[in-house]
Amino acid sequence: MTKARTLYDKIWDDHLVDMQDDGTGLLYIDRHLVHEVTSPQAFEGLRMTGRTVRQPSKTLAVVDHNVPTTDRSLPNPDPQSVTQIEALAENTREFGIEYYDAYDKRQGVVHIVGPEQGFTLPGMTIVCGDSHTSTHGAFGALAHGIGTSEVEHVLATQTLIQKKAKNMLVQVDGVLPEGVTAKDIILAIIGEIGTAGGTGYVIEYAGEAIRSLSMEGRMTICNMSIEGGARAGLIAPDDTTFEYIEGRPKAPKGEAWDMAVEYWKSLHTDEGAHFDKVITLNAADLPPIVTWGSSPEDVISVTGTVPNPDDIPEENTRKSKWRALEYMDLKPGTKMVDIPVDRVFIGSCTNGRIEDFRAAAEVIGDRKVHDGVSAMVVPGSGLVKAQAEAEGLDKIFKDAGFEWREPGCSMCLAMNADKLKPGERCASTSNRNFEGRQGFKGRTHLVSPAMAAAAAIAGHFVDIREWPKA
Ligand SMILES: CC(C)[C@H](C(=O)O)[C@@H](O)C(=O)O
Ligand code: SF4
Repeated sequence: MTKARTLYDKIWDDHLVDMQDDGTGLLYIDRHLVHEVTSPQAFEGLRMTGRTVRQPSKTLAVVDHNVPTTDRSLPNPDPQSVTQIEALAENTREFGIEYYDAYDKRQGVVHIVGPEQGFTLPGMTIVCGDSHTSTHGAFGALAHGIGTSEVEHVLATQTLIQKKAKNMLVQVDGVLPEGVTAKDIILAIIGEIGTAGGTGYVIEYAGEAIRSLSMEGRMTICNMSIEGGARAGLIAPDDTTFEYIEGRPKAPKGEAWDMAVEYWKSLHTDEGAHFDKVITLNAADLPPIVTWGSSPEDVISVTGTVPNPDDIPEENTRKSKWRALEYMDLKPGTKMVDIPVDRVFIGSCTNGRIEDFRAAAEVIGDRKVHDGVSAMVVPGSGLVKAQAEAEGLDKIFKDAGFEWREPGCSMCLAMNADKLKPGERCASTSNRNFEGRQGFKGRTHLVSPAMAAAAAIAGHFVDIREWPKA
């Protein structure tokens, strides 16, 4: 009898080209995504050694991190960004790689673009010089971030040197309550395991609550696997996955489609397969979550209060959480719903997809952004933007007083002009809240799109479960 294998084991086995005695493997890479920040030195490395890109058709490049999100018919005000964008255009031209520039309708955050184009498919190995490549695991693909020297290695060889990780299962049973979303599930998981909890593991997410999620929600979950310490997250593909992929520009067609689906159906963990670590959660118990500190593990229910670090027995953790509170300018015992916000950011590869914008727009209805709050919506891609506009969501946002921007990473990491000012407090749908992430001395609270939209209207955090329907 063959050994029962996890989904991760299966994808690993299917891509293993070579295995050394010390456990170092060589994996074949099916898809390589490239953006402007982590690729320049990799291309330079190829150039210096006279090598070419081994399989240009398996590589797709897009500009996202530092593009301006304002009117792109105007000159880009940031010279460094201009240089980086020009380098990507030049590199992709020279090495024969498909490239979506800032004027291409398909341009957007790399992790939103890959799935949209059907470039991301189940069972594949997918890499990108970007930690949130874990997003693509939502399709049952083994997807993770790599460093710039590895980007060069993959460009040159279409393979990656890799040691096998351990298997972790995160089982989320039950049904999500109204107002609680995929974002709250993943924040709760990170709160439970901590930011180092997934270190050395590939996480497979399973259970009724995961199965019930749309592809958008599954991407939100897998996206933040990296914040839980894991390099990759996986969700077994099913009909929801196949429906999302069918008809996408780069998805297989006709007979190839049928064959692909047949193979994809085998991509699930076998009964009795071994997991090195198992975590279980019940979705029915989850509240809407807000982070209070400067780590994604600093989570609390919106109905809760800012925790008191003095309750933490371990000294270093206690000190670091006190420091986080100081940075965030918060006092223990403050009710989360009493915390006012200055800025709201709805976007990023975590929550910049159409479903996220529908949820936010529904919360807004015909209400207005609170006086003194500055709020923006940044579509994850040009296609998300077009879809939202076709549905009239942009109008809801603009009428309410939100800025409606061009696609890109934007204030998720503040590599362009979209930044918090020192001391500003932001309700953000992104994935990272460390010091300075959204701008020097900026303060970030991670939340779901519905919670961010409600905070924009109310001027402070609110329990979305009690939000009156528009
Ligand atoms: C710029 C890039 C390397 C980085 C990452 O790897 O994640 C960015 O996307 C981020 O979210 O911090
Ligand atoms: S949207 Fe944010 S997390 Fe995603 S790739 Fe861009 S900077 Fe990284």
